[in-house]
Amino acid sequence: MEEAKGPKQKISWSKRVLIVLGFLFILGIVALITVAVVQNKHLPENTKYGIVLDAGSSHTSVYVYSWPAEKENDTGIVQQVEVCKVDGPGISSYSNDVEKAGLSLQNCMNTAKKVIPKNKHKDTPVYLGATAGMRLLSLNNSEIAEKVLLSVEKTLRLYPFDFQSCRIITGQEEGAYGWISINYMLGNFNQRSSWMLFEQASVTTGALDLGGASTQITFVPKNNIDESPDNFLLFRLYGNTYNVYTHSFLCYGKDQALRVRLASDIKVARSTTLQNPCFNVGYVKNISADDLYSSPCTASYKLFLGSSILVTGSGDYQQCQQNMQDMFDKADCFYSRCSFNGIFQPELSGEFGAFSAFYFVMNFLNLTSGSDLSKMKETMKEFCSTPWETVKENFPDIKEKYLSEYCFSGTYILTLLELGYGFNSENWGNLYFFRKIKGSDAVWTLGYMLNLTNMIPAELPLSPPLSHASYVGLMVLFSFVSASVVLIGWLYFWKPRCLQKGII
Ligand SMILES: Nc1ncnc2c1ncn2[C@@H]1O[C@H](COP(=O)(O)OP(=O)(O)O)[C@@H](O)[C@H]1O
Ligand SMILES: [Ca+2]
Repeated sequence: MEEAKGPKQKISWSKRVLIVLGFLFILGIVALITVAVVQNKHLPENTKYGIVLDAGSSHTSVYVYSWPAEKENDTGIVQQVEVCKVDGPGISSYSNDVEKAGLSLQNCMNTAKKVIPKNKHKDTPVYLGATAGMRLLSLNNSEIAEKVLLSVEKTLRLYPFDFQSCRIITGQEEGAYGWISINYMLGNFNQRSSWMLFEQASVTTGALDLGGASTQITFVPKNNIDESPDNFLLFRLYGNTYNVYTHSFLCYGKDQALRVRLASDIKVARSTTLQNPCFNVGYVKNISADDLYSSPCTASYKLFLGSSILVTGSGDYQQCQQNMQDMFDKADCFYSRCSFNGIFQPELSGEFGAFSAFYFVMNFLNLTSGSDLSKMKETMKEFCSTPWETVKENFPDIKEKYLSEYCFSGTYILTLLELGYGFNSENWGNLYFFRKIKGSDAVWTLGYMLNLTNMIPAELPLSPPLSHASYVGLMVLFSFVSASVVLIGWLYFWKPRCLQKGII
């Protein structure tokens, strides 16, 4: 039986065009999505590097920072990728053998060479900033200080990096760059306050840095102040203006402060044997008078040159604190308010981050978090009165130099903060002791590099740039919408007219 053959169904022209258009439309979308997916691979990130050497009074550290080149002007983008502690003392201790100052940096510079990819070496800037140890050496003998700097520069120039500078930074710079570093890392410059009708600078954290030879206090005071302009620096960062108060006290780092204390006590006692309440009972130390008086901080106390001085500890926190109070002279203030020694200081305001030796000492004493002023005093009392033999037994892994000085250093920090700067039981809670912020050390070097590489813009970019992914996504969306509009237009407007006119 033959299969009945119906009339051959004819596909109309309009349907054919529609099918072809639909096919092309789907093909277009598939092509666009494919492009979007393929193109949305992260472009190989162009990472930049920078090296800053912190030539401190007690030692030098080499910091290696890195950041994605295309986000250079964002805040919080620079990361510390390496820190290398140079063996031996700070560069200012090489005044008798200046060549060794440069040589001492070699190990850490070799480490930096390994950490930074070879193809980036020649574009990596290197900066060395020397702080209070070199400031003191320069005061003592500027020619030798110059030679030490030349020696380190010679070494740094031997490396394949882009050597930029090697200099002694001022105490103001040290304070200001420390403040920029911590606020950059904390993301405090992020706030887009310029969106408001009136401009209001974002809230920042004050910076307290304690070194071996100097100490810095830097913060934005509550009110605009027109006293002591030397203590103020004006910064325009990410569209905000900051009027920053800063002061650096030379000779008030904890190592120089101890020297001053001993030299002053020896002068009063007029003896080469000294009982000192800031060392634990049973602690005995011989110090060379020549060495003690070699610093400009102690030069005015010179006595018993050529002899050796015997110091024994009596472990009495209260006496230790009383003894050091005369280092903070509260008289003779020619401003509306002073910290000490006639230096202007506005009222403390906001939160403060205390780092470097503030952290090391407070960390050892277990006082970095959740402790108040009275707990700190209790802890100091207890620690100072512990016999030296017991202290050594309890902390066998801690360097004897640090361990023997924690009673002095803790008491000194307490006196500096309370008597010197004016912290008290009410605002103690605004004080935070830390070593690192989001993986990077709290140290002035980051702020120094950000400034020298012009990485902090004065103004906010007008509009944030579009990321690659958003760009591709928007392109797909735009094409999809355009294609749909064309299709709908054809179906509802052009097609009926064509049919009417018998074109299809
Ligand atoms: N673990 C630690 N315990 C106590 N003090 C420390 C520790 N590590 C470093 N320090 C001290 O921190 C201080 C760092 O000062 P430094 O940066 O070298 O000097 P400056 O900033 O005055 O040029 C020194 O007094 C050093 O002895
Ligand atoms: Ca320092």
